[in-house]
Amino acid sequence: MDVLGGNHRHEAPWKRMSKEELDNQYSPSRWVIRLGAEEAMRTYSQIGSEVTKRARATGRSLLDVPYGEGEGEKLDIYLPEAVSEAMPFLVFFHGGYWQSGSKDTSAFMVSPLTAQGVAVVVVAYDIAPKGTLDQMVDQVTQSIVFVQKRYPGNQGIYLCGHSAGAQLAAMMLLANWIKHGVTPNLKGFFLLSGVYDLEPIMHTSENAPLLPTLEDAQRNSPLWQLETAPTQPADPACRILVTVGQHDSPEFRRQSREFHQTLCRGGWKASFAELHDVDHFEILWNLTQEDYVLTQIILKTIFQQS
Ligand SMILES: N[C@@H](CC(=O)c1ccccc1NC=O)C(=O)O
Repeated sequence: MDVLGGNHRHEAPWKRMSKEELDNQYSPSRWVIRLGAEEAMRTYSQIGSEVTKRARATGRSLLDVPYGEGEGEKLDIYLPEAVSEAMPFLVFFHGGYWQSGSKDTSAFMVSPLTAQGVAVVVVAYDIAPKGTLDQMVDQVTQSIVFVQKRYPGNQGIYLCGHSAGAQLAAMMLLANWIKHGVTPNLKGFFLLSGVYDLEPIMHTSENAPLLPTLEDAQRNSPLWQLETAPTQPADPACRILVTVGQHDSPEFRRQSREFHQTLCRGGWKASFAELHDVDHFEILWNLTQEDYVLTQIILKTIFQQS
């Protein structure tokens, strides 16, 4: 089959990797260059809780707002100083390999975005073992429906996800909104260091229980889904930015590049950026800074369109 047919999946480089090598490629903390793996994970939760504490203490926020019936179906809304009906919204989905992380340590981009008039929503979802991947995708869908219904005059809803959260955000390219009675005003996706094909993860030790069958992996792989059953954007102007760190593992970088190519082939307005000299975690930490290149790209994308 030709390159457009997507048959390149059969030659995917991960299929030739040993289990050890796959474990390595899919453990982002092992690729951090400025810290040891354990220190990187400690720093990750430390920075996350500090920025979240600060965001809650300094700005206006609505915390633990239920978006569904479930105990874990809560979100935090961080509002800009000038609240209006017509604010743009950025909805963030944290990472942690669907097994860790929390909205309570994930308010990374709140300060620079709310300062510019963007409302930021940080969503909690039921991580494993409580939640399955299908349930997480469903919860993320519900959270977006909730934001649209609560703020029907919004100037656009932008989804942002990191790592596992980027997979969840990307799954929204395939959502069936009709079923939910409302089509959210989705104007853009910011996907950071994501995993879009979950099949290789099935073969890694820490993640195998998440994906019991190949069907589970494929159903939850936006890359696989878009290659087998392409969808069209409801709004043709909807932008998708696929970004990955220069120091992310080769597999993570390959996944982002391939997902970007698949999006382009499917007619989506997608762009790709490998961000200079950042690892899997710094890409997110840097979003606390207003002058960081990715923060600026996000703000520019949001304000070019509203
Ligand atoms: N055990 C993983 C942890 C991990 O992947 C991770 C941790 C925090 C936030 C995002 C992560 N990766 C993807 O969701 C590692 O070794 O890096």
